[in-house]
Amino acid sequence: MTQTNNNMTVNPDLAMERAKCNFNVLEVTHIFDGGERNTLQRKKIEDVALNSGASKDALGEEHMSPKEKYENAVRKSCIYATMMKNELAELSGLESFGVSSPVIRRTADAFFKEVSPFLLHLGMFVPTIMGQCTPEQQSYWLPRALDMQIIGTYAQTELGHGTFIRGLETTATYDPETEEFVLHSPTLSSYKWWAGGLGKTVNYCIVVAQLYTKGECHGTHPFIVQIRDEDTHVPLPGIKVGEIGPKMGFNTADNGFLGFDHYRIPREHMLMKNAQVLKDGTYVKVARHGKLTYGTMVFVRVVLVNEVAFNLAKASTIAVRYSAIRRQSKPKPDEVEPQILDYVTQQHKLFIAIATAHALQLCSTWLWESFSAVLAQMKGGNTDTLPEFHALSSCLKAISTSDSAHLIEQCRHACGGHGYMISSGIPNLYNFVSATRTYEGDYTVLLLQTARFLVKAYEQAEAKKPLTPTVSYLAHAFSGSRATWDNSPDGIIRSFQALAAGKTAVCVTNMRKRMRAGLSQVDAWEMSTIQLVAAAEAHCRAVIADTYRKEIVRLTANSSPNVKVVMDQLTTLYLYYWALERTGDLLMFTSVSQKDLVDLQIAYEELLLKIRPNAVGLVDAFDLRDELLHSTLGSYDGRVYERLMEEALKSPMNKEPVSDAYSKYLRPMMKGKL
Ligand SMILES: CCCCC/C=C/C(=O)SCCNC(=O)CCNC(=O)[C@H](O)C(C)(C)COP(=O)(O)OP(=O)(O)OC[C@H]1O[C@@H](n2cnc3c(N)ncnc32)[C@H](O)[C@@H]1OP(=O)(O)O
Ligand SMILES: Cc1cc2nc3c(=O)[nH]c(=O)nc-3n(C[C@H](O)[C@H](O)[C@H](O)COP(=O)(O)OP(=O)(O)OC[C@H]3O[C@@H](n4cnc5c(N)ncnc54)[C@H](O)[C@@H]3O)c2cc1C
Repeated sequence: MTQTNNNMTVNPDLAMERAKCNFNVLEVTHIFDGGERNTLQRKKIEDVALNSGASKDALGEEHMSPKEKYENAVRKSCIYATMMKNELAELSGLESFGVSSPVIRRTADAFFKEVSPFLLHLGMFVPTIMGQCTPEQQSYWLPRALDMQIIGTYAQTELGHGTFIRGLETTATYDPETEEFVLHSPTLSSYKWWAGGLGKTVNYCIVVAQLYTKGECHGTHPFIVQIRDEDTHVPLPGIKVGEIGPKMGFNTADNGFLGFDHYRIPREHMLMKNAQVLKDGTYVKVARHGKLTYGTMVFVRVVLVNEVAFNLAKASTIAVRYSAIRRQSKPKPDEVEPQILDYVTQQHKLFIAIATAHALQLCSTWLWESFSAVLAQMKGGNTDTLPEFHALSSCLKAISTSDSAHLIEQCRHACGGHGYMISSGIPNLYNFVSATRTYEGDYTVLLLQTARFLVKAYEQAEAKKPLTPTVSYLAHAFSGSRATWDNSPDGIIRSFQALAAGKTAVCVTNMRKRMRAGLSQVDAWEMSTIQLVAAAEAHCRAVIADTYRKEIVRLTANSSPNVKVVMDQLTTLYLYYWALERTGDLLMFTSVSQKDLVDLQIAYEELLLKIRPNAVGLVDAFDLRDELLHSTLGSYDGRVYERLMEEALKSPMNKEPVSDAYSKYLRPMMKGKL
């Protein structure tokens, strides 16, 4: 481990845990990183970025005012961006740092307890230029954006509409006289709202607006728009821009609002890869698929699966290490108080978090590879695989963000009162990840997109037509008998598929019934949406379980025996956990009996005990440096109580022995003089 420092005093309970771990921790780190080469490269990047101490703050961010917090985040963003240009891009093997690698993205977390105001620049502005511009447009904008000569964001959502993109109200009306688009915000609800960095940081943004030319509306299209002077940073005439105020998290991201008053931009500032407006105002559609302008969102959904896996790994590292040093209660009067990690209920809370971090990490790599294949096909003009990929990325984004937020909160519960401290690191992780469930497509809305695809696939299976890979299991949905329960990993995965198929079948049957009873197709769909969301969730869980299992079997083929065992235990735990969470569904759609479920519960509890001795080793294998964890409870050395006290003493409230509030309010009240 990088962090093993000969001079470091490690809490004796943590030292004991590490001594009893029976597998090679580094081998598991390699599996999580996607290979030894990636681990070595990651460590090099982390060493360069973090060893100088530039990521540290003299005063904790949590003690700063909102303005100080923002300015400090900009200061560090500039340091990090300069590091990326000068050193990190080359180390990461990227041609330029703009093609942001997950490692670089993750290393940045050491600099920010919340997020960087530049998050949207590299996260969406640059990817939109890469995905939505013609080659000529790219050659103009990309070098300036990558060199940070301009800083941008992605302004799509408005006060009145986020989910329903077609309902956006901002207009971009083409004027052939001047060869310009006129951007306008006709209503209050048309004001752009939410874009990260928009409030104070950026001088450019991608604006998504309804395109009008020759008196006709052609729907939403992206434009690149300068909003602030490149020298003075003052908002340009016709632009009304500001910051939207305090939020649950993201408080260093200066999310902003933006309105236009007949603001003119050159025609060439429409991003013209998928559609064009000629000089005379003629509209030309280039793309073969109508939804290619949504490409940046699909990209970010893919990235988010990886992002939340990483944050869940952080939370489980904090909670497991803390649970190893924390001793509480005395179930056996003659023995010392046990480590709270010895309580089976604690293991139930935490080991699923470790397993889920692995499951999502491996699924994210698989999803990224599928995405690359879809992009390669689309380059050749073939968009056939896009609908399946949209369905897949939508449900994986929804379930991964939702499960991670839930499990991070569970990690906080597992840390008792101390988990509630900002210094534990968990509240910031939760605030960040809970936003991912909403942004880039709300949970329910995205699952309903997957459900659309599932219903169509079900109808194809019914008509004995070929099915795409992720829904091929639907072919077995018409056997007429319930799926046979079998508690082997493959058997459980087959049951999860049977459950998704069964739920989809129920939706289709109910919708048909409702339509026969006179409801329109739209109303019959609406009445079935609770079940459609459940069907899409079940489908996604089957995909995750199947991918996780297959990937672990593949990746551990040459691992040492104990690594194979512990990785197998984690995947099995994941399968048992979700089977036990869905007993009602299994009883409905498979042959499982009450006895099978009682046996499964016992097998699950025994598995927790088998994993217990390796729990600290498993979180050490995530190899998260203390700088990334920002946690009093989760540091490698386990000096939890010392760190809690050190942090408490840093509180500005402890600067003077008597608060001013005493003479102003307390004393007058207590002396009856208020
Ligand atoms: C770096 C990280 C920081 C990020 C910070 C946060 C940034 C943001 O949040 S940016 C804003 C993100 N906003 C969203 O994600 C909005 C979510 N809404 C949507 O994506 C869409 O509006 C929709 C998918 C919910 C609906 O789109 P709509 O145009 O109304 O389409 P229909 O429902 O009518 O569907 C027609 C047809 O098209 C398919 N489809 C929809 N989206 C895509 C897509 N991206 N790719 C491929 N296909 C797509 C849809 O499934 C329908 O197919 P059929 O069923 O075959 O008709
Ligand atoms: C921290 C943060 C950062 C963000 N950053 C950006 C950014 O940089 N750029 C940007 O453009 N946007 C950004 N957003 C906006 C974000 O993309 C939207 O908030 C998100 O897409 C959800 O849309 P909404 O707010 O309109 O929610 P709504 O659609 O109003 O959702 C409210 C409720 O209605 C339900 N609902 C809505 N439509 C349907 C439907 N058809 N069927 C069933 N239920 C439905 C939802 O499930 C939800 O329960 C950000 C948001 C957050 C929280």
